Amino acid sequence: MKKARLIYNPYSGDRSFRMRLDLVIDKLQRGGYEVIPHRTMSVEDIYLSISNSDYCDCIIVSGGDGTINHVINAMLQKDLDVPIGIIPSGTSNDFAAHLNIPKRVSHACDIISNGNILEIDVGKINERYFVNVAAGGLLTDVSQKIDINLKNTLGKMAYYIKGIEQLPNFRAIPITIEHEDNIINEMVYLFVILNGSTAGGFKLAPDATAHDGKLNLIAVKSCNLMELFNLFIKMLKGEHLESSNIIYLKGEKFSIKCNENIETDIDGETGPLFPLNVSISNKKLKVFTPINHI
Ligand SMILES: Nc1ncnc2c1ncn2[C@@H]1O[C@H](COP(=O)(O)OP(=O)(O)OP(=O)(O)O)[C@@H](O)[C@H]1O
Repeated sequence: MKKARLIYNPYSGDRSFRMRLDLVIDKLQRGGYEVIPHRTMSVEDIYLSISNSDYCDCIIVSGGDGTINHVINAMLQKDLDVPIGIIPSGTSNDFAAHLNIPKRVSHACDIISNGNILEIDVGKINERYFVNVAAGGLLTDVSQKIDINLKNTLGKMAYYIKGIEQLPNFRAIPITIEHEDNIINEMVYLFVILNGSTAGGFKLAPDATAHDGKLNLIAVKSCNLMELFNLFIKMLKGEHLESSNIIYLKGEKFSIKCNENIETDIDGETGPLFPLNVSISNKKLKVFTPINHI
């Protein structure tokens, strides 16, 4: 039997994964896997678990984007080159949604058992990897600042409430983006660099795929409230990228500088400080995905 390390974060999403553990083991065993579970007690535990998984044929992660982020960082640090299965059990699960991996636990297990593998790209920002998004500025650190109990109870709604709470303090930040031979100096409210297509449930880069060897940089320029509101409406319709208040760049490398002490975010976790050197590694990871993925 093939061996599968199952790493699960008991605090992801509404904390209900533990109630489904028996179902998961049953489904995966029937799919040909001996399951070796690891309930993480902390983020450090994720790194420890991967260090002890050399003998495994695949890594299965149950959690949201933050947990997936630590698992892939640990795997890439250790050069552990085995496929990853995802059982989405976080709050937003943007990356799993991008890969069409269903939230329903039994269906997610079927995808792992079916064994269809997609090679996906991974973003790198300074020394850390990200699978879905790296970001900075207004609203981008909502998931870091949120109270874990509120998130467990209210789910995605907690992100929106925290976001509205932050609005009175919003201001533009001066950034310099270097991309290919261009240098852009601009005041922006926020920037996101996407490998996937969605962040916080919003489809920000509708055409992005995580296996095209490209990252998508989207920044919202400083503008008045009316323009910002119109931009939000356009975003809901997927038409925001054409707006003159948006910087939209597609590429393999970006460098971003900012003289202010602004926090950054990668996959919902605390990111590195400026300056940021962002790049993409094409087809760096193998992930079990549905046949009709993206
Ligand atoms: N026992 C634990 N093991 C791992 N991470 C933990 C643990 N307890 C709390 N955490 C925190 O959980 C966060 C990751 O949560 P995760 O992203 O999996 O779920 P989520 O935030 O509910 O979902 P999403 O990111 O999709 O919105 C990390 O920031 C980490 O600090």
